[in-house]
Amino acid sequence: MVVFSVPAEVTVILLDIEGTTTPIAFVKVRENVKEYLQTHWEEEECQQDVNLLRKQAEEDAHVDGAIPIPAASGNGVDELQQIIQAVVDNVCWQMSLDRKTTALKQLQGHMWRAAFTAGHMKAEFFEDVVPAVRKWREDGMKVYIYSSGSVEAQKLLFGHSTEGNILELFDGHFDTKIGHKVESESYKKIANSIGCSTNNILFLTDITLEASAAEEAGVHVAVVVRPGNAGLTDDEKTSYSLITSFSELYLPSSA
Ligand SMILES: CSCCC(=O)C(=O)COP(=O)(O)O
Ligand SMILES: [Mg+2]
Repeated sequence: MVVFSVPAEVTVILLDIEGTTTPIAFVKVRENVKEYLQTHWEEEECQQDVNLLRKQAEEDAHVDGAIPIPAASGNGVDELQQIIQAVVDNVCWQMSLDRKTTALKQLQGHMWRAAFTAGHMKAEFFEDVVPAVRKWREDGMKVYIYSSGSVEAQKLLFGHSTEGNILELFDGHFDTKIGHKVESESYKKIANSIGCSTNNILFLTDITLEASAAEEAGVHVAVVVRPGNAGLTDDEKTSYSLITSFSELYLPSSA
């Protein structure tokens, strides 16, 4: 069943990850935070992640419900466990608000790297995703990723999936180094970096604020509705083209 006819000028499909290719619950990896911190606490990289989270917590001090992360005073095991618990609570609080802070994404990226490389975890995609991407490529489309997750984390995800290493299906990756996903300038920079016009791009995302920023830049958009995603208002439902599966896209070039 076709619900979105892709305009003929589109040559690039730009994909969001969380809520679009991959279930939100998979990205959050909430259950493993404490165990990860306890195992990696002494490592330089983990300490850098905690320091960044502490700095973010200081910036968030005025935000309702924010969880502070105390600094260590060297007061033994009990204090260490209290700090670890504060980090866990802070991370869970950020995840509950689906925040995209560098501090949170950096820790998540490192947790993923540990889990993927140890073979403890494989990335999951909605079942229509990989067949559709293969088909789009056969039809001559270029396919890129634009996610709040770092490019390093994106490559881990697509490199260690239930479908194997599928990195070759993508022509490139963008993260918030190019700009935030809710800012229209980011989409102009992406078009520039790919070497196309913004109207050659179709962006698929679950977040209407991102869709709106992309549209403002002249990018075509469809909002992806998946199980587990945040609900849309009636207004959002009428303002955007909605799809529930990539198979609902019709490419004129595939006719
Ligand atoms: C490798 S991607 C990590 C996903 C992530 O942490 C995230 O917040 C994704 O958000 P988006 O919806 O921008 O893909
Ligand atoms: Mg998303």
